[in-house]
Amino acid sequence: MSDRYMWFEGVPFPTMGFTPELMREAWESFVFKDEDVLILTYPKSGTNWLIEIVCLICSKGDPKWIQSVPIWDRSPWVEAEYGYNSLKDKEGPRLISSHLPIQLIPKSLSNSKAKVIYLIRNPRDVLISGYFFWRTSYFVKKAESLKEYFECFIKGNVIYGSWFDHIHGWMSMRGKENFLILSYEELKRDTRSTVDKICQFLGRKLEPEEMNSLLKNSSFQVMKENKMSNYSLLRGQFLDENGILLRKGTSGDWKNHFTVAQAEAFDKIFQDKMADLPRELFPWQ
Ligand SMILES: Nc1ncnc2c1ncn2[C@@H]1O[C@H](COP(=O)(O)O)[C@@H](OP(=O)(O)O)[C@H]1O
Ligand SMILES: CCc1ccc(OS(=O)(=O)O)cc1
Repeated sequence: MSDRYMWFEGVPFPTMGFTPELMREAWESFVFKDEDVLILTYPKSGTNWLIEIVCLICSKGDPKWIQSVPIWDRSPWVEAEYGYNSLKDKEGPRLISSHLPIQLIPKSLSNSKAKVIYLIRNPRDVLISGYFFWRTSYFVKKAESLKEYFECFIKGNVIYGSWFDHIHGWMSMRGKENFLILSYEELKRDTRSTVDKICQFLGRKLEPEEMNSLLKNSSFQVMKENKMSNYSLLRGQFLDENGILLRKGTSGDWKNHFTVAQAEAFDKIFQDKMADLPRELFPWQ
């Protein structure tokens, strides 16, 4: 599967919308501002759900913004050509998204007070979500089978590289006051409390009716029907007609797809690679 990537500094990226020249420019020259909010994830961890929630926090639960502006314009991807160009001269506080591993994030982040939210998800569910999603995309070579994709994922031979390296890299930021770590699993289990946590981190307060509107408008079903958020506008250009961002929206779907041997192999790899990090960071384990 590795013949259809754009490689930058040893990490594979999609072939459409990314160039080494622009990635280098973003890495070296993009300036984070203290008032920016950066939404960081490894792909397929619930990125767009978190973006929707943060947008609704900013609009105090009013859905007008999320219903009228595509999600990639509300929180552009700093590493992608389109996102970088729309962000670099943007005035005021910005919402910024990225899937970059820590070593490739624009260097100015380390000197800024920008608030960073890092969302993690059970890598088994990340793997399954990616397997189904990338099959419908035009910018990543399709895996022939789940078996092939499983092998690529554990080797880090997928876009944005190894999940294990991504987590290790960003976890070095834990404890910093401008760095909030959340999990897809806690967001799913208790959305309201997790949104409260995000509000507190961002220094925002929502009235009860604003919170209720946020919860309704960022729910799986409502987001799935919002064409500004469900990626249906990307069909034809980046995704084929089967391209679905909001596929299942559950925790544990991997159990419906992994063989017993794959589950055992994954457990072993996880134990080997993540043993140095506290278990509490991984609420699904
Ligand atoms: N409002 C929501 N509630 C729950 N899950 C959501 C969601 N919006 C998106 N997701 C899930 O997040 C995953 C996509 O992540 P990303 O935004 O990082 O690409 C998909 O997982 P599944 O493929 O397991 O359904 C998708 O269904
Ligand atoms: C521009 C980089 C990018 C954007 C969105 C992607 O899909 S997802 O958010 O992971 O579903 C992938 C890469």
